[in-house]
Amino acid sequence: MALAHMEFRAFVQALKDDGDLVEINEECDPNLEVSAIIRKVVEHDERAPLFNNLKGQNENGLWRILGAPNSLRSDQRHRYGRLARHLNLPPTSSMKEILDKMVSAKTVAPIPPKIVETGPCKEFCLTPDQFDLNQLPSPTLHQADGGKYVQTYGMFIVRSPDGKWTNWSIARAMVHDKNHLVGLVMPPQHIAVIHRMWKEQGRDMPYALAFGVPPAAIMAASMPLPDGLTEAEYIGSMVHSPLELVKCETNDLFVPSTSEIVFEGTCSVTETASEGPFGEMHGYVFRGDSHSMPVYTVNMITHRKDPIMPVSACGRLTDETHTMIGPLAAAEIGYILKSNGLPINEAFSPFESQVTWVALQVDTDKLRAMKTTAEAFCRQVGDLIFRGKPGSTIHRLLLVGDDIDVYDFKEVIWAFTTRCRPVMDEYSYEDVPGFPLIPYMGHGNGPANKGGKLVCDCLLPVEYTTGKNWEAADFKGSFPPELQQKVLDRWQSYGF
Ligand SMILES: Cc1cc2c3c(c1C)C(C)(C)C[C@H]1C[C@@H](C)[C@]4(C(=O)NC(=O)N=C4N2C[C@H](O)[C@H](O)[C@H](O)COP(=O)(O)O)N31
Ligand SMILES: [K+]
Repeated sequence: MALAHMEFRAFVQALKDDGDLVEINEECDPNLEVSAIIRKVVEHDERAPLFNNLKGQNENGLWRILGAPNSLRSDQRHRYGRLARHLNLPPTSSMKEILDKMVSAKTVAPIPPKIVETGPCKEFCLTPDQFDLNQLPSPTLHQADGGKYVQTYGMFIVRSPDGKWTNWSIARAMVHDKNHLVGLVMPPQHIAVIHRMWKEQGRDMPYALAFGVPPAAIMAASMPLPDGLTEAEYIGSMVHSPLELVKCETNDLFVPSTSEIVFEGTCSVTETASEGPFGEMHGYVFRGDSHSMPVYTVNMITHRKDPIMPVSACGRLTDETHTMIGPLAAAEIGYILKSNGLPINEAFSPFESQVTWVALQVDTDKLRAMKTTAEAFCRQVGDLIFRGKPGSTIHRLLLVGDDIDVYDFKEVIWAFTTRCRPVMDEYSYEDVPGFPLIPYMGHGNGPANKGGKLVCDCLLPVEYTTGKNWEAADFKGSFPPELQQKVLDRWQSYGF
């Protein structure tokens, strides 16, 4: 069996070996019952559910469902264990170690994928007369959703017309009819950029949608890597070995050979259909909130025997849209700031901000050496991030000092509420792209796609000039180290 980060089925086995899987063999209904179970799982950081017996499975087992593929574990020592298994890291890895791994390939040569003749994803091939997406166990995830969101954790594969750039990304899609999907194609996302290229040429865009891809691949698919970068090569260098890809049957795109399920087809550049509403990553589903989006034709389904469809039943904390979208954007944002010479140590998107914030830990020694002002520094950070694509889902950047651990929200919110004077220490951006999925944007008072962003300076003025002039009034900050040690050593004998 391959390694968990390189083959989805090995990943599921790894969860089982970790005691992080619940196999449900009694029949479950993909119409809401499956998602209700997944929602209860992710709201309590429970073990991932593998539904082995779904109403509507066909004679070759198409398909089973793995819910909560990349959500949290309740054991604090393994909190990010599922994310770590995506990357061949120890399950005790910290979020910092996980995000460092995701940017580790930035400075090494890309390792191109290896093309293989065939693979497990080719065990079965179904032409449109042999399947009906409405009869297959496509899940309905929230009762107010506009359709069956079969695509929430698969990977769209699209390529620029000149063939130079192949983009892998996650974007949602729902069943439109027996062999059509309709999916969210939203600027500035790369799938929308490439779709536009095909539209300009008046040609429908070939696509593949691979479900149950190598976990390392789905992590990169969810990360706002630079324009023009081919994720397959990036992942190769990140895992130090070429990904194995196999050619589609009906177009010349390539998919990971061990994919559980592959939809192949073309995405129309003219035909649209009603898409949504959908229970989204900020925790809301607005009735009637549907939009015209491109129609995907499914010309073929290929799959492994008894294939597993991964499903992210997203919404309120904590699911894949929180463990991946925010943190992976933060990783890219941190990398951009550092490679522009700004004194940033760490970047993270707190779950408690519904991943609409990124907290940036500033190296304040280096900051003081810059002899800059708060306004100049905040504008430098804001201009770099809010005018670029990786910051598109983020609406607040918090600058905090080196004494604040950005991976610990208690620390971040302490700095924000005590060191950032509302209005005066905040620098607004109204002329930049906004993220319409956030309710105060798409359903708020101002324009849905523009503005509503802030850089919040949570550094006190002294941190720009002479350095910290305070002590934290807490156990670690207000007592001599030897006294702290004495208290810790005697804690039991005191009677605690
Ligand atoms: C991990 C994850 C990431 C998601 C989504 C989901 C999950 C689980 C689901 C499907 C559950 C919910 C929605 C939420 C919604 C935002 C969206 C989407 O429908 N449209 C979109 O444009 N981006 C989405 N992303 C983020 C996207 O993958 C990243 O932004 C990535 O960088 C894109 O790749 P490129 O940078 O190369 O362009 N979906
Ligand atoms: K991507």
